[in-house]
Amino acid sequence: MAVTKRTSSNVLLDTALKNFYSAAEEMGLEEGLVEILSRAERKLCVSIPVTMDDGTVKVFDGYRVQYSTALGPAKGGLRFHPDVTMEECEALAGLMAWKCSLAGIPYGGGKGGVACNPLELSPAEKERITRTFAARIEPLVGAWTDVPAPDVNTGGQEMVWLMDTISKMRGRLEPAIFTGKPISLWGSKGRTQATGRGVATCVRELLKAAGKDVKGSSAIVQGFGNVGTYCALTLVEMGAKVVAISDITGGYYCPDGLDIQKAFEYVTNHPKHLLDGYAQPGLQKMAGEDILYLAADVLCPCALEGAINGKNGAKIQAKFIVEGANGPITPEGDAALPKDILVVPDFLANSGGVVGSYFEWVQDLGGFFWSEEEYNQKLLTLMADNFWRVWNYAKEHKVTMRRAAFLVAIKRVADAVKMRGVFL
Ligand SMILES: NC(=O)C1=CN([C@@H]2O[C@H](COP(=O)(O)OP(=O)(O)OC[C@H]3O[C@@H](n4cnc5c(N)ncnc54)[C@H](O)[C@@H]3O)[C@@H](O)[C@H]2O)C=CC1
Ligand SMILES: O=C(O)CCC(=O)C(=O)O
Repeated sequence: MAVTKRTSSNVLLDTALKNFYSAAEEMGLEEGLVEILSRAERKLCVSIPVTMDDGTVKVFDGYRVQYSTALGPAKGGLRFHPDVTMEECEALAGLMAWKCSLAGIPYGGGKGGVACNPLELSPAEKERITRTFAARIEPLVGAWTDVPAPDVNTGGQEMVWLMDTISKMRGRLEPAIFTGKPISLWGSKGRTQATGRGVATCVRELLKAAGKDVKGSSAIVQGFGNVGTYCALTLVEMGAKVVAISDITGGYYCPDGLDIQKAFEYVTNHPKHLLDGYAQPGLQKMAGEDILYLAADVLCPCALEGAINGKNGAKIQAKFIVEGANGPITPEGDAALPKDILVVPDFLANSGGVVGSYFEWVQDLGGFFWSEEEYNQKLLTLMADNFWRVWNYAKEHKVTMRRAAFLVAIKRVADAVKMRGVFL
């Protein structure tokens, strides 16, 4: 009996499924496992009624998907964005399953979010949405069942509201259910910076693998939020020149190198954490998309999915792409890229975030906290080791790094499913 392949009108889910099926075929994965691993284990859709500041009631849609728990509790972020759908969450939850597997940490994959526009919400409205969402997904979350974390438009404050609501509902403190919390409330030193630092570490190792030095190289960073800012700051610390950055307000280009520390301070103090109005000598403002097509050694797409696609892939001039965002290149984009471009795939490059979350969870469970030096040393060693594991596998099997990462990751999850006998 041949497998009936799932498809989706959601680009991200369709991409995730295509990548999974073609890797599964290449590794000769047995049909039963293909069927199991091409579906999420559990999908929860909730409605979130909220009284807005003007007294009206609005109902938002929220989601939490547990794609796989074969290797451990479901793990992955919560996104607040108008485009959040069940399909998007399923795709991102699947990616989390492969990410945790590839990183060698004891987690499955999950993802969730709320379809809302945080730019249009007051802090009080955001708090009410977050707390009601927490109450509605309460049956799923737990330190040994499902451990959410920040993603697009969520951060430490949202994690505290979530933790506090669940703790009140259960009548006991539940710090290990959410990661990405502030340091003062059971968070970990280093977690905020972890994803971006990990992306920059992959840039450094990739350049090393190609016989080049990160020092003196030039980089473009798309998206100037959590991942993009710390990626850019770390690249500068490593001696690279960041020539262009962008966010939803547009592109900011300076051929001699941007003052990333200054731009970081600007967005930190901006009421909506945006680059709008940022200025420095030699700065050229341009359309956000156009920074993708500038000449530079490395391009780090750290915004949203689908940034590089069949329509614009051929225009990329950078020689190396390190994917900070989840799914920034569609399969059509991959095919359209100039042939000599090397790509480090998302679920390797941005795994510093979930590895950092794992360290936070370990500290919360033990109630004993590490120094930032210890955290970074463990994180960056693991990131570099994982980079080389995938690089060497790709060379040995003559495949792209994306395909190599899928083959390694799927095998670990499939072996766990087989050993646990989940499909009796
Ligand atoms: N925060 C984390 O620890 C992790 C995040 N990721 C992924 O990284 C990506 C970014 O996440 P965060 O930095 O956490 O989100 P964020 O909300 O902190 O920042 C997103 C940034 O992208 C910008 N942006 C959105 N659309 C854009 C566009 N069309 N062009 C240019 N900029 C645009 C926003 O203005 C903002 O600066 C997402 O794909 C997320 O899933 C992956 C691993 C971990
Ligand atoms: O820190 C985590 O648990 C997950 C972060 C995340 O959502 C991701 O890696 O895409």
